[in-house]
Amino acid sequence: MEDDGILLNLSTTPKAVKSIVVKKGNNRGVQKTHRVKAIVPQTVISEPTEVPSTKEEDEAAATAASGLAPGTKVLHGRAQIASSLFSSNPVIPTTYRKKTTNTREGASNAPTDSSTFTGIGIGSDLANHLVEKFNVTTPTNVQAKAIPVLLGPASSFFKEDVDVVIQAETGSGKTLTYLLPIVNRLVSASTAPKNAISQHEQPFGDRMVGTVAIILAPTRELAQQVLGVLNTLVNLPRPKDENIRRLHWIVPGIVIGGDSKAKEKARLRKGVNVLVSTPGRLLDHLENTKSFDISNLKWLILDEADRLLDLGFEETLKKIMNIIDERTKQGGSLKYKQLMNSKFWPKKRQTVLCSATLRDDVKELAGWSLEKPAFVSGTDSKRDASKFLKTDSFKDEQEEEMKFTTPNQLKQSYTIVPAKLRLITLLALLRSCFYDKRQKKNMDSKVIVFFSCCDSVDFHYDLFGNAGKPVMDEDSDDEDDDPEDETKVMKKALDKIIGKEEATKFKRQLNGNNKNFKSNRSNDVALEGRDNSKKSKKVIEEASQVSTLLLEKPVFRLHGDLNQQIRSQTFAEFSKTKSGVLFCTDVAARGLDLPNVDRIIQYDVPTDLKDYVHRVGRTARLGKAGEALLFLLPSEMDYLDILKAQDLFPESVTMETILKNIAEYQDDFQTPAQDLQNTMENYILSNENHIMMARKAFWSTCRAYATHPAAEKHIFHVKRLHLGHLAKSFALREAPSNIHEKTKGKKRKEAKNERMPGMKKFEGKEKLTGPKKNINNPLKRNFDHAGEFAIASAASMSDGPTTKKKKKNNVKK
Ligand SMILES: Nc1ncnc2c1ncn2[C@@H]1O[C@H](COP(=O)(O)OP(=O)(O)OP(=O)(O)O)[C@@H](O)[C@H]1O
Repeated sequence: MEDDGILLNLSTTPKAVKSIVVKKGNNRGVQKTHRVKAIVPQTVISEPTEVPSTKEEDEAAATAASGLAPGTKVLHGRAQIASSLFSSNPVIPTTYRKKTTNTREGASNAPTDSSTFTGIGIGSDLANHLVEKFNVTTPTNVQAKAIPVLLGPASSFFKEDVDVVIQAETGSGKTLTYLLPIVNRLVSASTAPKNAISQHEQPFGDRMVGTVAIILAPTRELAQQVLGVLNTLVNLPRPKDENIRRLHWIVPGIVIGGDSKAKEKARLRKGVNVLVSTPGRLLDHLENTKSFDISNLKWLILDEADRLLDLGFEETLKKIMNIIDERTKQGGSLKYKQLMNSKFWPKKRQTVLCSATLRDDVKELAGWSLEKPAFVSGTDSKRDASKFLKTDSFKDEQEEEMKFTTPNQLKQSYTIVPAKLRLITLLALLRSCFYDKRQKKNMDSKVIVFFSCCDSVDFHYDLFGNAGKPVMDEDSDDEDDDPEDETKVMKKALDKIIGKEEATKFKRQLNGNNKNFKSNRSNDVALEGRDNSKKSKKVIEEASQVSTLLLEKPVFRLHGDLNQQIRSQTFAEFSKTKSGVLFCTDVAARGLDLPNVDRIIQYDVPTDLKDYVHRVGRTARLGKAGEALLFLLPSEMDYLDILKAQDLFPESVTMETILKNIAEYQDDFQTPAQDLQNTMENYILSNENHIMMARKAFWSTCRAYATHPAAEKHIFHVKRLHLGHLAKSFALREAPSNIHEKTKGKKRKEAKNERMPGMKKFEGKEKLTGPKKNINNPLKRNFDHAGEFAIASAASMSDGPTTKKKKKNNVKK
């Protein structure tokens, strides 16, 4: 009996274990299909009861015509070969790197117990407000060091306000580090004794002063997060002291794109005093919004500076700095000059650069954007700010080699997994996060999985959100038979929004109940690719789907190619959820404060080492425990040396240990692993859109792989990937060589479109994005500007190592 194209039910009952046939050598042949069927006999298969459709007959005829073995499924013109998970895999090196443990002890980013906020210069009202609103009582190391410097000469040993570089571990409270001094100074300026008589003692409270502080953040999510903290901070209750008067005038605001420019302009015209922004939109307003008044600007904060650079904002930053310098040179009007003459206001603009990592490009940025900066490190006491009183002190610091630091209490590990087994190992790992095998009970956990590209995020979100769910009977397509009113309404809405024909296509894939309808609805829109029309985008409302594969836990996704509404919603909902998985690209790695994340999984190795630190930094925040696991292919083991050079020493976890989590009978994980893999493959094969999505994810992942820097090419080279095995990790049964066969003899462009269905619509998109480097390197040219944004929009792709020529090269090597 044919197993492809039939949905397998997930079996949860223990089964009799059959020994697994593992054939050595290349057994990727057609006959393999039968062997695989033999090793998963206990899978519950729903027998087809109907007479085969015309389509099935056509496919059978195509199989016969192609000369393939009888029983081989031909789907969409391609032979679908189910290969075994546990055969033909490369040997996993058993000699793991000698374990070298981190010698630092205790939580390194936890609040200190030796100082208080009032002790470092924060006003008592604001300090109390911190306790009430944020449950924050004592400063962290970096806060204790940096806040006095930023509070100005009155609180620090500096004679004047200085520019500052702040470097501290992820999750050490950098946002409050720069926001608290600004808010404290503004609040102090607006507070005065009620009986104050003289002019210079009067509290400041004029919104029309314009923008006095700008905070630049690399991503919209981060900007929104900063705004959230800022809004809470400025919302101080009335002063406890009845003899004190405080004026409420500080208006925080945000310009990040995604909202109408007209609305943003209107807000700026009314006066936004502390502005949070992303660079592109800020520059736009600086250049085009006449009413945007920055003549009294006193603070400029560059948050997540390394990320700003990675996203290609260097030129934008230069333009912003030039405009700011130009407009603030003269200072504001005489009226404000006088009003702002108190000790609370910096005498000149203060620029602050924050970064968890401080590499050469960040130092360069500090070199041209900051003036004689002080340097504050949250991790190394020897680099104290006092050292930077000297003018060339920052230059001295540049000579020092900086290593990455991660929180002490973060448990870091890695696992070596052959390409074929990646998907099932990920599934097993995620299941283990939600099910305690020993205690035999479900548990809550919050997990983030990092991928290298948007397409891969979409694919996994769809797969984990929908595979394993029962499929709706074709007959139930009839709306009148549907007992649930809500479902009917949704279906009708779908008809209206995307047209009857498309909607019918979608509905065929819908499950028979409301819950599944909802999850599939958002998913099916995702299947249409991210280039959806505005109309169909309206359909995306769900920020999560319930995953049957993951024990009914919600799965979320976040990447830079989703529309802003869904990004914000996902961020908010994943922040709130107690349990679930977030699939994301590095858009979620930097700066985002997603509370109580227990585990980070780096499914794809980051192409930039800095991202390793930022990704793992989403857990183990503020002294809490956290775990991070890195997936490596057997050919990628040398990456451990790169980590080691940065004093990062993850410990080994074997793949078997992870896979045992899905063993239903003693330690036999191979049978359930094969069952689950089949379930996922059958889900993909059940629909052309699913296959397209898997292929796109596969190719985008290959392209992202090609963007590892030259220094890592000996480890990460596309030529070293076994594409057939990698395809298996996208639940695909087609070998890439098939793709090549199909395209042989066709014109290059035609062939490319065929290999990359759905890619055509992205063509030309790169013209719209940022500056290009490496234009002669087709693999790299789309990745130079904007991280995952570029990966998603990559229009051109090399033939990949599936062409004969490249295959030859492969063999030679
Ligand atoms: N002193 C403190 N005590 C307790 N919690 C704090 C303290 N300071 C900040 N926090 C909380 O810690 C969390 C992390 O803060 P924040 O996002 O600013 O860290 P970060 O250093 O910017 O991290 P990353 O580098 O990952 O962006 C926030 O929820 C914040 O409210």
